[in-house]
Amino acid sequence: MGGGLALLFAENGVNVGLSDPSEKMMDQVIEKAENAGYHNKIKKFTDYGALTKYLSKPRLLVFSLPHGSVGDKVLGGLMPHLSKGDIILDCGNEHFANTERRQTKCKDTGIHYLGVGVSGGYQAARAGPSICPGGDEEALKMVIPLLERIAAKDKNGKPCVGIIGRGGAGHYVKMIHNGIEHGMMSAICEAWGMMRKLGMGYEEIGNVFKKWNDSGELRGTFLISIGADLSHKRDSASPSNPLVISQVLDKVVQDVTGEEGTGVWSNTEAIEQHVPAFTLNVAHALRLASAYRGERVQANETSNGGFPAEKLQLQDKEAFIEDLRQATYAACVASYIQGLNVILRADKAHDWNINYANVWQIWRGGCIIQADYISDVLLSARLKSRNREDVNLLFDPKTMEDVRKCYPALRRVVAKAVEADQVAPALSASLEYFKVVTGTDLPTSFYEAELDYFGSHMFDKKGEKGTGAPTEGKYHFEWKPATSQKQEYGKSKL
Ligand SMILES: NC(=O)C1=CN([C@@H]2O[C@H](COP(=O)(O)OP(=O)(O)OC[C@H]3O[C@@H](n4cnc5c(N)ncnc54)[C@H](OP(=O)(O)O)[C@@H]3O)[C@@H](O)[C@H]2O)C=CC1
Ligand SMILES: O=C(CO)[C@H](O)[C@H](O)COP(=O)(O)O
Repeated sequence: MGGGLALLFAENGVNVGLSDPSEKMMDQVIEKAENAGYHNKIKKFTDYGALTKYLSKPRLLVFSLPHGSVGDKVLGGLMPHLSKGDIILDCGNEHFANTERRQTKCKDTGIHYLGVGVSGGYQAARAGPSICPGGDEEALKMVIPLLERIAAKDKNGKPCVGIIGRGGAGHYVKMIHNGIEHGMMSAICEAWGMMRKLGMGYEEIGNVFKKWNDSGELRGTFLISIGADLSHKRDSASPSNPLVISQVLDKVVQDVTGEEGTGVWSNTEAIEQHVPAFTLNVAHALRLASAYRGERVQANETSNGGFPAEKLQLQDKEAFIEDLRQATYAACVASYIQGLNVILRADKAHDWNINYANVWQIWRGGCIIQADYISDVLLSARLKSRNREDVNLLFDPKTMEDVRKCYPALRRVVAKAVEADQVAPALSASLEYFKVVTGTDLPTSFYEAELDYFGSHMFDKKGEKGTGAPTEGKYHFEWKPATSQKQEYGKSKL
């Protein structure tokens, strides 16, 4: 990522001082810059003193580092060489609490530390990413013109960058972007898995994804478009020239290795903010289960072969593929709703003053969750208003009209998945999500009664006004009076 960003800045006329523990890596980046004609635009530095002397003041420093202690170490090493007015853009996927801690550390020195989420993968780092900056407004205003130059552009040519909010808001919104990404990826891979069990070939599925990406509610969805593309890629270095996808093992590990943090943090945050995020939680659980392949093999053997998916028996394959498309769309919408609701709660809790119009703009192009229909038709009207009350798409008539339209297809797909032991956690969770969050007669009446029975946790009564808020109920019923140990067990047992 860092190398791509360095080349992108150089391409935009910026003189770049590069610093990395590996000189070889720096030499490679410089060679690429030279080959691209950006002569002497990138210079390498092996110590921070020389680097900071090279940079003109106020200095602009861009971090592209692994999350956690590395950022602290690099910041600590740089700080003695920096001065008031210098600006640091932390372009990694850092935890927002680390960002805010570093902002506090820098505050008295006049150095600005900005949390700048960057999305679109390493290709976008080179070609122009979606950029999600947060922090001190004065410093943000200084860097926005440069960021606008390097950012991805939406289809109207407008840069996919904008001030997100105070403190760690930029990194927070990027973290939730990744949570939404995981919900969408889970639904898409589940649909892919079902098409495989329909007996479809990899390239045939790629062609279906291409159609989905070309028109309808999944049009312009980056993750679908790369799915279409990757389905046709062959490894020409291998003698049998196989499709690469046919060789990829079913293992997603970066939550477990800690290589990336956003999968864990986005789910932790959904729980911390008390937001029901069925799709995101379950998508994460699928990643976790997939990571431990060895344990899955062991459990498979222990259970005499596990519960492998059967071939899907269908009357009408084309109709089922259309159901899959609608179900995938519904799960993508569920992911967006859940993610936005986490952001909304956190925004209120931290008072970040998030600019939702800018959140909309940065998700319009260049990022992994880019989904043109969702952006143009669902998010546009709601987020552009910048009104917090509009952010919850469960209250948006157009979103809910779409959900209602796709719900039967989602239900048919989940029912088929259950029938044939297909893996469909995010699709199933999305079905449950819509059922539950719009439900007005949940079985939690019984749950609440049991809680009151054993814990005197109180309940509200049906038919009373003013019971919509998540506040403790007013009633306790003495379901079973507490009795002494003697009364409970009888003398003989004591
Ligand atoms: N990969 C992606 O698609 C995306 C990644 N990101 C985020 O961008 C950041 C970078 O990602 P990525 O490029 O994939 O990760 P890499 O691990 O490839 O790059 C991290 C860089 O940090 C350097 N580094 C490690 N430790 C130190 C240290 N102590 N001091 C100075 N530099 C150090 C590494 O140096 P070296 O290895 O040379 O020793 C390497 O150049 C991460 O926060 C990631 O979450 C964001 C969006 C997309
Ligand atoms: O931030 C990203 C995209 O938005 C990076 O690609 C990141 O490496 C994805 O990893 P994870 O699936 O663990 O979030």
